[in-house]
Amino acid sequence: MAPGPLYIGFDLSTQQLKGLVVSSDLKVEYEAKFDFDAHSHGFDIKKGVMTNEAEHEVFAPVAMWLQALDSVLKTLKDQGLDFGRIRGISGAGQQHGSVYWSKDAEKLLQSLRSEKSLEEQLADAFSHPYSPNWQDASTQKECDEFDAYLGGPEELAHVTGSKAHHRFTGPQILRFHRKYPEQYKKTSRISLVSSFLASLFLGRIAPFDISDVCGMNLWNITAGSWDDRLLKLCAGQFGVDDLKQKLGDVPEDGGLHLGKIHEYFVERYSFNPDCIIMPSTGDNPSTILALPLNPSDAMVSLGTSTTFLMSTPMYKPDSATHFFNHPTTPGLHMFMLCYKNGGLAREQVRDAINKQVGGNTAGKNPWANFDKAALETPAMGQKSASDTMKMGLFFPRPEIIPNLPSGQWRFNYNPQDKSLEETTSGWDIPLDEARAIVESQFLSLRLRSRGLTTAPAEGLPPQPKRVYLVGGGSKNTAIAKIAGEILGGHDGVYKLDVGENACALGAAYKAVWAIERQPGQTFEDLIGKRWREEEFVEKIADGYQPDVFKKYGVAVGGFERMEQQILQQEGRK
Ligand SMILES: Nc1ncnc2c1ncn2[C@@H]1O[C@H](COP(=O)(O)OP(=O)(O)O)[C@@H](O)[C@H]1O
Ligand SMILES: O=C(CO)[C@@H](O)[C@H](O)COP(=O)(O)O
Repeated sequence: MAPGPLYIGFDLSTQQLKGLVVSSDLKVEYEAKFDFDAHSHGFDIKKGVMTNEAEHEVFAPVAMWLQALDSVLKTLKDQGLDFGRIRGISGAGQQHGSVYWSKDAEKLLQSLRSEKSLEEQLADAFSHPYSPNWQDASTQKECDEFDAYLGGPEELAHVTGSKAHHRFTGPQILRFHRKYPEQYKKTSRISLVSSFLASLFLGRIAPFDISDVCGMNLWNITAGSWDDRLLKLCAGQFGVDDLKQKLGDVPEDGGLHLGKIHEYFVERYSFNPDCIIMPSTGDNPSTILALPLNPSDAMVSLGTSTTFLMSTPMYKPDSATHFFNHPTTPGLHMFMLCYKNGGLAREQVRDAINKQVGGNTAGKNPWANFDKAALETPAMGQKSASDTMKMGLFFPRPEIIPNLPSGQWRFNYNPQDKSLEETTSGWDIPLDEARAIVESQFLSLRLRSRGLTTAPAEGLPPQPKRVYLVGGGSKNTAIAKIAGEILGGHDGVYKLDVGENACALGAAYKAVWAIERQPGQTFEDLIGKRWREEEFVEKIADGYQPDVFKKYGVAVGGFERMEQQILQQEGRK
């Protein structure tokens, strides 16, 4: 019997590019990864990005991603992947980042030759060599303008799914042409990281994806079109028509067949010339496609950022959260919370603990000491019920939720008289911080998602039915245990067997659906029918435990007050 078709999903995230290959029955056949810090050459990056502290800029060199793509494809070839079997490709990109193509871009993309690398041939395809990164915080002025333009942040959130955020592409484009007017004039098209990836495979500029376009503060979600008022603000002196031309159209179907793969890939890697390219989406929308997610379930992605994701028929935008179009299914939305201080903030505490207790020698799990400290510390650092609760915020980078500058704040909260004191009295630093930072991150999720969760059974408090952990941190069972204690999760806390590769997996599943769907068949239906629960997910921690869930419910009250106090102290309220 001839071997069946295969599908590739890519994940172009902050710290790496991953490629993952699945068969029609959703089995993972190959995986490859290019870690930007470890494997790229010629770029002065740290954790995948460059920074200009003076202007709060964070950006990534686009050429590094070209290097990464050729390298991942070569790795897959070396692993023995028969590219002739690949019928479809889809991808995912870190959200909001923009790529500025030069006037020569289309010509250079079309005329790619297989003897040379993408990096060598596309050096002149960009009017600006860098892509603003989602961690960038340089656009406060532009965000204020966006928030004010339609009458306030709530109104902007109502129209676009989110209030203005530093990283969102509209404010970024506005700042870009203010800072680099000449480069902007020389820009023929603007891509998101996701559509940039699809463009490479197509050999021409690909359109934006219907979900990822919601991360720009420019797309009117209910109208299903660009919002001309916001385009006018964003385009400034260069005018709406010019900006519309740079942005292009946005197809509604996330499974649309954009076209066949460019010859470059056929000749260099022996792809099947009939391989079809689908829109690439954002890394978070792609992550919710890694399983047939129920509206009652929640996903937490523990990557560089921490994100909390739900698939929901509701559209209830407000200025503290994000709503996006669902990447495959009209009528559904993705609800998201996004924190800048996720993995890297936890790593700082981990490193401080390793420095104090030692034992972080090569080959050992660098998280062992962190995990031990987190598990040995009682919930909220309360050794007895009469103790105060220890809580804090740990933000090495300026944070999105809540909107605070970088800093660390530690408090003791007395749940009896509800008093709150900023102090480190009674704290054993850094050991107590292992549990405190994880608790802080998950208490914030519980606080902000409570309006969307419902009771999973009669007599139970609202909570997700299941909590799925994905991303690099999902390997960590100490974090999983605390996640279950705080968020609940009636059925428990699960991780996908592909763990940190859920985003690339979701992209690969999208390609399977786009090629193999029957007319009108939804993503959930197709993937649901092929999904093998017992093989694909693993329960890694208990979810709802009444006593500790209640205790954290009390802590949420103190946590909310602590945030408000810090916001006031920092002049943010
Ligand atoms: N065992 C672990 N425990 C906790 N965090 C981990 C562990 N292993 C990896 N990580 C975290 O995973 C992060 C990378 O996650 P990943 O989802 O691959 O990143 P991204 O998609 O943002 O590039 C790292 O910053 C690291 O802190
Ligand atoms: O800005 C956001 C979402 O709004 C981030 O979640 C980025 O999409 C980057 O994600 P990771 O690299 O952490 O996966």
